[in-house]
Amino acid sequence: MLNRIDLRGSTTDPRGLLPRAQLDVSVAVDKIRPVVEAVREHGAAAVREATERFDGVTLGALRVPAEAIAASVEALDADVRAALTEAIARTRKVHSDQRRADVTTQVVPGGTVTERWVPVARVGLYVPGGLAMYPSTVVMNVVPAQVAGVESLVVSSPPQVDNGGLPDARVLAACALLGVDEVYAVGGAQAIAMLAYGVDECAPVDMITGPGNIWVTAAKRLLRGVVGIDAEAGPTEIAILADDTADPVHVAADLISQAEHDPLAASVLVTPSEALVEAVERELTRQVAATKHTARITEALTGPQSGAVLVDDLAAGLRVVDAYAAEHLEIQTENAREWALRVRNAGAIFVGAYSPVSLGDYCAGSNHVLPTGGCARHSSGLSVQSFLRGIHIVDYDEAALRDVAGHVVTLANVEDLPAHGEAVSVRFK
Ligand SMILES: NC(=O)c1ccc[n+]([C@@H]2O[C@H](COP(=O)([O-])OP(=O)(O)OC[C@H]3O[C@@H](n4cnc5c(N)ncnc54)[C@H](O)[C@@H]3O)[C@@H](O)[C@H]2O)c1
Ligand SMILES: N[C@H](CO)Cc1c[nH]c[nH+]1
Ligand SMILES: [Zn+2]
Repeated sequence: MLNRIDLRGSTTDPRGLLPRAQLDVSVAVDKIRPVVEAVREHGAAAVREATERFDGVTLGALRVPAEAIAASVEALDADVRAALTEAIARTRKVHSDQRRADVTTQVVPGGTVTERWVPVARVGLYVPGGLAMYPSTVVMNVVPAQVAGVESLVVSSPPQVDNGGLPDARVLAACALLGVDEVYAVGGAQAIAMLAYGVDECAPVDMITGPGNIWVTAAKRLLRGVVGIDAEAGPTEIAILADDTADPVHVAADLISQAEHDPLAASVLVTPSEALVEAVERELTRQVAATKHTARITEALTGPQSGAVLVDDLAAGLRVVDAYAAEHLEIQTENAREWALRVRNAGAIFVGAYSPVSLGDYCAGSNHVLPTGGCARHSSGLSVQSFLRGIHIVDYDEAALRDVAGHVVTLANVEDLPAHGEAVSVRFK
């Protein structure tokens, strides 16, 4: 089922040899550009037109009425409510510990620099809702934003035909449990454009976070700069670094679990063990046939973005997973914790037999909005820090400025910017 890539004996950089999707974000950007431009020019009318085209829904008001949000939480099953409440509590516990303190450095007597962490004022949180519904993603977006102290939070999520053109009822209920009351029934690239530019019915935001499919991710890439954007969190990826000690039943189940998100999802096994690959293949055939979303899982597992990569040993496997920079990396090896600590590039790492990605998707306390497409080489998953800006406050008194004035003037002259130097020396004439 999985494509085989045999890197045994290879000494070249593995980056170009690894499985990757054919439809990449840069191609999708060209396709959604007209949608984004139409929203910028025509506002809510263009949002409605795109929603009709891509979601098959004729929208009335873009904003979800408060009564609909309240009714969704009333109608929530008790077990779903309990699970969401637990997920919120664990996520809040972990994220509360991430809040950075302001730091003041006494550079010289009379001269300080303070780094003050200030939350972004208004944030748009995207919650996907195409092939699957994501109340858990409400939790993963909203909790860190709240812990950071963001004052104005907006959720946007695709309208659902079977919920009368509103977002999924469990998504609305999660918003209610977290006290979010500004929710829009808009998905896809048009939602990202609406949040970035603002339309009559929705004021623009300063920053957009949250995962989505390739169209959502492309719109985020296009609008970066118009608005702040977290990492690109597109179609899901799992890589598993495993050796002979891994249980093929677990490995197959975990590869399938993330393939379930999207036909473009990527599942990659990296191992020195040919026997493990064979055993995992047998398990994939058995488990895929028995699960619910067989068609899209099969498409994801057999696509060019998925595969089994054979390596000489775990050290070579480590180089491969670092080059791949997966959104999720599981380590199912002997001494898994030690290998995990040697990884440089991954959105999140799941250690050993009892930390599957599904735990992190819902209830580990960690965040599940994570960088994809190799962005884990330079970006982190969503956290409290994502919503904060460190502003430097420079506070020198007269003596401290006088003391360093000569150096400032020298550097200003070196850069042929004498007016910079004047702005200091004028104070001491
Ligand atoms: N990386 C992460 O942190 C993370 C977390 C959760 C989910 N995900 C990913 O989020 C994605 C969710 O995807 P989804 O489809 O279920 O929901 P989605 O909300 O991301 O996408 C649905 C929207 O796509 C738009 N759309 C559909 N077809 C289109 C087309 N041909 N052209 C332009 N726009 C189109 C529609 O307007 C629709 O509202 C999956 O890929 C999943 O793997 C990633
Ligand atoms: N695995 C997804 C991140 O790529 C998150 C998620 C939400 N629900 C289930 N899974
Ligand atoms: Zn998942």
